[in-house]
Amino acid sequence: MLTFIGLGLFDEQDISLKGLQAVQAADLVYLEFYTSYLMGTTIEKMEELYGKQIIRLMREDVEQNPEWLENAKTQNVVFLTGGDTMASTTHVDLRIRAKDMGIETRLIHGASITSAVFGLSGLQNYRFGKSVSIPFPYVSSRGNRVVTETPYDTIKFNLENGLHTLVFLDINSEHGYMTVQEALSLLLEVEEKRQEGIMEYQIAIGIARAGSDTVSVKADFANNIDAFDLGEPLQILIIPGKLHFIEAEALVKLAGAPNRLLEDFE
Ligand SMILES: C[S@@+](CC[C@H](N)C(=O)[O-])C[C@H]1O[C@@H](n2cnc3c(N)ncnc32)[C@H](O)[C@@H]1O
Repeated sequence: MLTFIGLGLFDEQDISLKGLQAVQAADLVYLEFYTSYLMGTTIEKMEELYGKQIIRLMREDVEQNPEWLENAKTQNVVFLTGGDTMASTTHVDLRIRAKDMGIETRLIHGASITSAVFGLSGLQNYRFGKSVSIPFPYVSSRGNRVVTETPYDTIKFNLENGLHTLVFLDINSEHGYMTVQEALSLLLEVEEKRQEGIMEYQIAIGIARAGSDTVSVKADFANNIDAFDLGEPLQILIIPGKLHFIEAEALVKLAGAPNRLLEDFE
């Protein structure tokens, strides 16, 4: 049996009771921390609370050579992921591989950033379009710095359709955790190059450390980058599309957006 367990948003205490019981009953406990990360804990603290040794897997152990899956043929194996196990991950691939190997699977869900953002921002879930991730710039084989333009295109498409965009920020071993300020700078860099004006007068919403006692939510104009100094990671960005009055009111009253946002409704 292979059980996928979502750990929730911030620390070792965010796992559900059902998830905790499944970990405690497991023969082998694996974890990946490359799609998301629990900033408020360590693997040692998780091991202490769960009473189990945890084996950390790297991306290649999950996506290329998941040899450890063999163990789930005869043993009770759990696989831990930050947030919800299937939200904005490719772990359905593992589940399909397990199915092909004759291994039974089940899911135990965790709180996800993909739903936490609605409550924290006041934006309504059914008014979001396609989500996107912003990667750190990379250096091409010719030695040029490359800034990916796909996030800009996705935001543009959503804005043209009045929809909000949820923007996941890159996590990688070389650069660490991208901040909202870095993400906005990259989007403004693409804007500068393409001159399409989508970020002009555009509001952005930055959220940091969802699920913690120090959660921070800030709405302001996207080009006012200084306003988005949100402190420690993890962070996520929302580019809102057409706002309903209640959404605008929530941004002003709960996220410190400029009062001007309400003037459109007067
Ligand atoms: C690829 S998504 C994976 C989502 C995860 N499976 C879940 O359900 O929450 C990870 C990205 O979401 C954002 N994120 C995840 N947890 C967060 C948190 N607690 N606070 C703010 N942003 C978070 C960060 O931008 C991070 O790089």
